[in-house]
Amino acid sequence: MREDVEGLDLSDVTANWVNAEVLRRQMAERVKALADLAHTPLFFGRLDHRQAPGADPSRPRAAQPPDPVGEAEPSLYIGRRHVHDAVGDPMVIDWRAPVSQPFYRASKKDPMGVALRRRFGYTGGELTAYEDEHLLDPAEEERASRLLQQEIERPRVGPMRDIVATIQPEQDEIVRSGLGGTVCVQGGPGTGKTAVGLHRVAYLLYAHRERLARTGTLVIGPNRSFLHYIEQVLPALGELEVKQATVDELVARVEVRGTDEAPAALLKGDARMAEVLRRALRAHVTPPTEPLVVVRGSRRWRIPAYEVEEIVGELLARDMRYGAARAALPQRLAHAVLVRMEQGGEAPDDRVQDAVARNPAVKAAVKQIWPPVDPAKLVLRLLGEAEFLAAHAQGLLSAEEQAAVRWAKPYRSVRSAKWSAADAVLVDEAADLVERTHSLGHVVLDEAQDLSPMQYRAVGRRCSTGSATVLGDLAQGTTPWATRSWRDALGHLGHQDAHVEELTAGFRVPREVITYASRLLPSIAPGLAEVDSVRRSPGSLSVRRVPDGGEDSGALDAAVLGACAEALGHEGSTGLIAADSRVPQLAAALTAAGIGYLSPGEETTAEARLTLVPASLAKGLEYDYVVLDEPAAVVAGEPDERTGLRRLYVALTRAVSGLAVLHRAELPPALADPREEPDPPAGADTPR
Ligand SMILES: Nc1ncnc2c1ncn2[C@@H]1O[C@H](COP(=O)(O)OP(=O)(O)OP(=O)(O)O)[C@@H](O)[C@H]1O
Repeated sequence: MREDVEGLDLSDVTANWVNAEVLRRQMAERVKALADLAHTPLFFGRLDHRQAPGADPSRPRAAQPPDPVGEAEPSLYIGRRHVHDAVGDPMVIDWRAPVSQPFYRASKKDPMGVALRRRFGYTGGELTAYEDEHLLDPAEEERASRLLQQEIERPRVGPMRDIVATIQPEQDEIVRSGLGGTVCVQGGPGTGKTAVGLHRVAYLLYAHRERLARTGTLVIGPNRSFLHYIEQVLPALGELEVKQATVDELVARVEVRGTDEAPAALLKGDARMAEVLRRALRAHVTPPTEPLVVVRGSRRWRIPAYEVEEIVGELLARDMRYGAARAALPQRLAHAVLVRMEQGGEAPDDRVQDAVARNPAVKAAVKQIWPPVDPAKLVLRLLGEAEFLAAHAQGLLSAEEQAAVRWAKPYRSVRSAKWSAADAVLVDEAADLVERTHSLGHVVLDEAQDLSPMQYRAVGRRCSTGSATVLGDLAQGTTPWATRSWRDALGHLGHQDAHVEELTAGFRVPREVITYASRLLPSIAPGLAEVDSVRRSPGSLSVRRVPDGGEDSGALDAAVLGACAEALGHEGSTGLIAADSRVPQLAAALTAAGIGYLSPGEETTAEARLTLVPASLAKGLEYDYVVLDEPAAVVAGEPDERTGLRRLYVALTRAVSGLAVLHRAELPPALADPREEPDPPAGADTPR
C-alpha cells in the first residue's frame, strides 16, 4: 500500500502548482501513516461469523448485504490499520470500523453473530500464540485471557503503548461513544483512563475524520513529562495530527514567573472570580452624557444622549463578547444617524452607513463609551488596586478574601508583573470575555481532578462548540482545589449534561499492591470503590523497615539503592519514587554508586531503565517495578495530611509487576496496620 502511494504519478491529475503541492503533502502524510512499526503486527484478532456481518438470517442469501471479505473467506482479521491487497480487497479491517466492534463486545450472552473470536499473541513482532473463544458453544467455559495478562506484564521500555488488541468491553463503550456527547470517566489508578481517552480520540478521528480535521483535537495532560510519556500512542495508531498541551500552556498569554500561597491560589481558581472579571470589564462601558453629533457636508445630525444610551444598553443586554459589542457599536450609531437622515428627506444607502460608522465623531464616541480593554491590564488592576477590586468583588468576595487575592505590592506593568499560574488563568478568562476563544472539535482532559474551577472554564472554552472526554480519579486529587464532585466540575466546564462513567477493573496494579494502597481510601476519598485488579501476582509487594540510624539516612539510601539494583535485575522499567525533598540526596547516592538514572519524561531504553521520580511528578506514569522511598516523607511534603496521603496513594499505584516500600520513619497508620500482612520481606529486613 505504501509503495502504491509512493508510485502515484501526479503530473496528470493536477491543473496547477498549488493543488499539486497540497496533494503531494497529503500523500507524504499518507506514506508516513503507513510506516511499518517495528514489532507491531498488522493484525491481532480474527472474527469468524456465523453469517456475513449485518445479515438477517430470515432473508434469502441473495438479499443479504455483501460480505465485505467475500463469501469464500468468512473470517475478518482485525488490526491497527486497514490493509488491502493488490486489487483493493480488504485483508485486515481497521479496529475502529463498525464490523470490528464484536471483537471487543461480543460475549457468550450476546455473541453478535460471531462464532469464533481468535486473539493472536506476539513476541517481538513474531506470532507466538493464539487464544480462541467459541461464543456459540455453551459447553465452553469462559476463561480469563492469558494474552491480556501477558500484554499488561510485557516489560516496558520506551513510551506508553496502545491497547487496541485488548480493549475491554466497558472500555470499548467509552472509546466508541459518539462525538456529540461529553463523557466523564471516574476510575481508580490503572483502570485505563488515559488509554481509553487516547483510543477515543483515535476512534473519533476515524469516524468523523473530515469534521475533526477542520475543527481540531487536543489532549490535555498535567505536565510535559506525562505528555512525553503518552505522545507515541496516537502516532502508533496512525494518527499524527493530534495536539497536546498542559493547561498552563493553553493559557500562556502572560509570562508566569511568580507563585501563589495556597489560599490565594484557591481563591483565584474559584469560579466567583469569573463574575468579578465580568463585572470589572463591563464597568468600562460608560453611558454617554453628551449627544452624538455627526457633520456631513453642510448638515449636522444629532442623536440625543438618551438614545445613544439605549443603543448601548441593548448591546450590554445581549450575550455578546465585549470586543464584538464594541465592534458593533459604530454601525448601531451610524444606523441611528441614517434614520435621522431618512427622516430629513435624504436617501442614504449602505455605503453612507459605513462612512458614518467611520466618522471621527462616531469613533470618538465609541472610544469614550466602549474603550478597548487589554485583558492582562484588567487583571493587573484587579490584583493591584484595592478599590478597583473592592468595587467589582462586592458581595462576591469578603474583605479578607479580597486581601488574599491581591498582590502584596502592585506591579507597574504587564511585563514587570510576577504572574502566577492562577493569574494566567484569570487573564485567559478576561481575554475570552473580550474575544471568544476558538473552540476545537474534541478535547481529552486527563488527570482532570486537579483542575480548579477557573481552569475547567479555560478548558471548557476550548471545546465550547465541541465535546470532551474528561478523565480523572477523585482519590488522586492533590491540589488544594481538587475536584470533589464530577457534576460540579462538568458545570464549570460548560458540559453539565455529560455522562459520568466509572471504570473499576484495574489493569496496571496487581491485586496484592492495590489492596494495600486502598487501605488509604477511607481517609482520602470515602465512598469511592476500591479498584478490582484483574491480576494476582503473589510476591509483588514488599514493605521493609530499615533500622533507624538517627540523623543519618545513609542506611535508608543504601537499602533503597539495593532495592533498585534488585528491581533492575528484572526486565523492564524501574521507577524510584521519593518525596521531592529526598530526590537530590538519592540522586547523589545513585551517582556515587555508579547507577545511571533518568528523569520523568526521558524515554527509558534497554540500557537506561531506572527513572528517579519526584512524587509530585509520578501521577499518570507507571513502571514495571517501583521502589518507594520513605512514605512518611511523601506525606509530609504536602501542606495537609489528606493531600499527603493522596500523593502517597498515587506513588503506591505506579507498579505493574512489583512494589518495594522502604521506610525508616513510621508508616501512616492505615499502612502500618498489620492486618493482611504482605509477603514476608526479602533479605535482611527487620520485622515491623
Ligand atoms: N484493556 C487493556 N489491555 C491492556 N492493557 C491495559 C488495558 N487497559 C489498561 N491497560 C494498561 O494498564 C495501564 C494503566 O492504564 P492507564 O495509564 O490508562 O490508567 P489510568 O486509569 O489512566 O491510571 P492513573 O489513574 O494511574 O493515571 C497501562 O499500562 C495500560 O496500557
